[in-house]
Amino acid sequence: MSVVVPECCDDLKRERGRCLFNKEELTNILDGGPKLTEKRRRIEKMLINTPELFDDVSPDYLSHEDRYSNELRKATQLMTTLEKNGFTYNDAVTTGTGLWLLMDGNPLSLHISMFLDTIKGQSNPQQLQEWLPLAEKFKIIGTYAQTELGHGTFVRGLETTATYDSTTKEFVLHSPTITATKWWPGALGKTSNHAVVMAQLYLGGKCYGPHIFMVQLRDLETHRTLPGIVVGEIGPRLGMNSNDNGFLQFNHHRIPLTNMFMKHSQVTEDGKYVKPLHSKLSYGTMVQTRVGIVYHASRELSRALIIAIRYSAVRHQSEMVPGDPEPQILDYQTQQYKLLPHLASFFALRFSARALLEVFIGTSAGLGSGKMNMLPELHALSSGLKAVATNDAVKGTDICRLACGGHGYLSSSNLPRIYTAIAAGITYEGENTVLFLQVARYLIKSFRASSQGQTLPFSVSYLRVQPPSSHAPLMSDRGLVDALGAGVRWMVGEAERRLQQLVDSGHSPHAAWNACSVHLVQCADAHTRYYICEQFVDAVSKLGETVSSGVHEVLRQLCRLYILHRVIQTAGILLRCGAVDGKALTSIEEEECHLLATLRIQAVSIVDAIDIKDVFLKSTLGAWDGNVYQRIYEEAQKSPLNKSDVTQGYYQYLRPLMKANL
Ligand SMILES: CCCCC/C=C\C/C=C\C/C=C\CC/C=C/C(=O)SCCNC(=O)CCNC(=O)[C@H](O)C(C)(C)COP(=O)(O)OP(=O)(O)OC[C@H]1O[C@@H](n2cnc3c(N)ncnc32)[C@H](O)[C@@H]1OP(=O)(O)O
Ligand SMILES: Cc1cc2nc3c(=O)[nH]c(=O)nc-3n(C[C@H](O)[C@H](O)[C@H](O)COP(=O)(O)OP(=O)(O)OC[C@H]3O[C@@H](n4cnc5c(N)ncnc54)[C@H](O)[C@@H]3O)c2cc1C
Repeated sequence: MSVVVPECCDDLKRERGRCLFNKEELTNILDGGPKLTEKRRRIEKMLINTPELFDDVSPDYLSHEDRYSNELRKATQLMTTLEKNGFTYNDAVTTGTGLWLLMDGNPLSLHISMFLDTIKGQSNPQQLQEWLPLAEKFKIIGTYAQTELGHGTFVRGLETTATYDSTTKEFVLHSPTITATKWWPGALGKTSNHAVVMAQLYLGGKCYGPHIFMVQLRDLETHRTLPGIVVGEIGPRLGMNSNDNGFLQFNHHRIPLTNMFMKHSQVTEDGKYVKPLHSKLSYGTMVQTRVGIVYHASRELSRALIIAIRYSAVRHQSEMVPGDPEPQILDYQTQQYKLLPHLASFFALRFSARALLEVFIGTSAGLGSGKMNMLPELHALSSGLKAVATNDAVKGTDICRLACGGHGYLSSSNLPRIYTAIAAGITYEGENTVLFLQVARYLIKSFRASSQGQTLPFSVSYLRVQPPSSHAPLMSDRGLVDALGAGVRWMVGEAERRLQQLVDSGHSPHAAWNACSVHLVQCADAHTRYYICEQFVDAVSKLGETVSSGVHEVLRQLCRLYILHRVIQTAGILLRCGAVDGKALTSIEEEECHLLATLRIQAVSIVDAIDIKDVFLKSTLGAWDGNVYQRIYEEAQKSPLNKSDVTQGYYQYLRPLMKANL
């Protein structure tokens, strides 16, 4: 398949003609620099030149089994294509190409993310030497098997046991109840022959909590399930049905002592336990994946935005002025209000994902030299950002679908598939409410620490009891972000006051926590969004000195829109704490509407700069050329029901009904 850039329709030509900034420069910023753009494009070109990676028939028309096989065919082809051309899977993960864009659940994605990451992050040197080359070369294929039928969120409540038998120097893995059945892991059902398994470690009758074990599930020659193991697929789901999410039970299954991941905690041959430096180090793969999900969510949101914004420039509907030609629906202010704040969110998330990655890299480097002090901050930031990014991507993607009217409901728009895939992100890798409650715990702890005069880590330093007063004018970006910060400080202070009041009136701290948890989740959400605003303002101001004025202006406008929108969403809190007044809010609302009209002019060019090619968008509505109606019509012709004029169903059911004497 070669990349032919088709001539675009007149509407899109006109839109693109209004572009006042250098698109390539904006693309480079989004990629993280020209070198990364170039690398991404090299990978994409290679993928585009591999026709086997593209579906001839939509997965919707395949049986469950064929759909899985087809996805496995593409996934294996993708891996060999990357390998042959000198790229690593990590290149494809970090540039966002191929892995998810091409796929409908990719049965090898857990292998190249959580399985490999666990091997890299949890192995001692011997284990690393043994397992990493095998996994990197796909000699063993694995997944991350943690969640059980009975417990996903509460990792400490997992029931699978790993009991050490010092006589044979083995662990005995067992699923004592039906609820101990591992349930959900991607690629567990039929693809994986290994899994990293989270199980309760038992030594001499004492439980030491969840630990991770490398477990072979299937024979490496026959792929048959090993004795003592039951494994299968869990059946259809809301989305990503080309994957084989699975279940797994152990019946006193034995593995060697050396199969417990021993980088952080160890078990000696005689059954002694060596504690890790921090009790949550074994949760490291989850933290790393949450970091990746922030980027992934922003990418999926951007695909939906490209589709909806291009379509909105091509679609004409109704009369704005009686008798005038039907306008592009993007001219309606309500349509701009649906889409453009989400476009701003995409940029905000992209910059925040990058900032989070830096925290992750810095913290990981610290862990290497035994420094654990950044771990709580990383946990809070990655939890909050994963939750906000997936919540916003899901909401934004659905709004994009709605903004495309009826055609957004077509599978061929690709919006349903993007939506159902990212919708899982709210639940997997830590359910969002639960993650927000982890953030809230950090906020309350920090607030209390500050009252006792302690210095706070950077992401929460604005919560200190006596913050310096903001000198920035309220209506400046900085002034409004400071107002948002004041709002969060007020919310957290209020939550702390309510918690204390409940405890003082006789409630246990845990009961008080639950009684305040709606408010606590709001605190965590507001804190994370304040952090995102800070990252966005920071990134734009840093870029200011290095980019052309056109690009800077677009970024400044998007950042402004993000902040204004956030202030309006938080109006109630900001009024209550006196950070803004009614007059300021009125002018903010007016400015937002004005900004929508300004950004509308270059909206198509902005989404063009995100630079996702048609073959990855896979949408009849969002293609570069805007040839929407022809594409929709052609896709419909591929329906198997259109293979014959009269279907079997007519003879089997309709005709007998019509002939019956009712
Ligand atoms: C960068 C590259 C990445 C590559 C990937 C790229 C993209 C990804 C795209 C798509 C994803 C693809 C596939 C995803 C497939 C999905 C997989 C899964 O879903 S795997 C299963 C995930 N499961 C979870 O996330 C479970 C969530 N639950 C938990 O994490 C814990 O149970 C919970 C809720 C944190 C509670 O833990 P618990 O042990 O009970 O602790 P406490 O609540 O008692 O808290 C005690 C203290 O520990 C702190 N804590 C907790 N977790 C951590 C942590 N991870 N790190 C540091 N600290 C932690 C907690 O804050 C408490 O501290 P204090 O006592 O308050 O000081
Ligand atoms: C598509 C998909 C792929 C997945 N892939 C994997 C995988 O590869 N490996 C793997 O191990 N797992 C995987 N999972 C499982 C996933 O990690 C869990 O579903 C997730 O952690 C949520 O746990 P749960 O299902 O037990 O939900 P629950 O915890 O039962 O959540 C149900 C409700 O209870 C609420 N709740 C729970 N605890 C609390 C609390 N403490 N406070 C307040 N409210 C609470 C939640 O907010 C939610 O509203 C996958 C899941 C999906 C959907």
